[in-house]
Amino acid sequence: MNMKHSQDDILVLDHIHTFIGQFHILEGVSVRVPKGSITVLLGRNGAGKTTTLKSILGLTPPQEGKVIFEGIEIQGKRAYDVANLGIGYVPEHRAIFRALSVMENLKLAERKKGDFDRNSDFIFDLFPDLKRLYKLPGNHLSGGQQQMLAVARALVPDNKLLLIDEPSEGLAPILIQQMMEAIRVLSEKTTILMVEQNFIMASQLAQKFTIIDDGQSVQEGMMSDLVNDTDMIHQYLGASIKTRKELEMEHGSQ
Ligand SMILES: Nc1ncnc2c1ncn2[C@@H]1O[C@H](COP(=O)(O)OP(=O)(O)OP(=O)(O)O)[C@@H](O)[C@H]1O
Repeated sequence: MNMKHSQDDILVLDHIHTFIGQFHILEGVSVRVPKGSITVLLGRNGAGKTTTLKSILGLTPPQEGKVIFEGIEIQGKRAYDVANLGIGYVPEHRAIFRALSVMENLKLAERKKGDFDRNSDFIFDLFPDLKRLYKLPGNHLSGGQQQMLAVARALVPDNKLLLIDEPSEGLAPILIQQMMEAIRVLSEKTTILMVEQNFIMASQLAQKFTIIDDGQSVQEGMMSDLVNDTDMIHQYLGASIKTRKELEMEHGSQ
């Protein structure tokens, strides 16, 4: 894939290769994330999207290639140091502490003292349910509320870039709408790189896409072009696309 770097890119991945154990999982992934944008990583199950996010974060460090954040190479840094640069992460599968209260979950997400107090108004405006459920343990929350809490935890420290893995996973359509609205508001203050299998959500939110196929980035461009490119959608996304009808069948009339 031809990479054109621009001063306006907050993050650039330049041909990264990542191994997990002896498995060569990423075999040349290049991604550009323009500052202020929502960029989405698309691709079939197992293509390497989550591994790409973890490679940025230093959780599965790339052995080759460059990860450039705000013009500085960060590949090889420890995950803790990458986070401290202002890169937040919402992992998939509603990563919260289920035995702890909403309040404790949010407080524990502080990177430095006072983070929560500074951003609590913004977080509770975005997710009013969490304010109401403040004292309840995570395991008393519905799946959708747990997902909101997982996103909210990433908003406690100030971040310049947020990596969000499958925010719509398992959410009923009405909650998908709420999550989309929250991500839209969030994108006004933070650049977002997300993985999203729900193509409708991805196409309505993101300005830019990169397609990852079998461990390689194979296409990138504007989402407005991709939605009209049925051939590309079928070639690379095929079964990974969930249409509106499929989502309604999955979630019934909730
Ligand atoms: N810890 C691991 N050990 C071995 N293989 C792994 C490990 N983690 C991921 N993989 C493999 O790496 C490949 C990419 O996985 P990854 O989770 O990045 O894909 P993905 O595009 O995010 O897919 P999904 O949408 O299913 O989450 C898959 O083939 C997966 O089986």
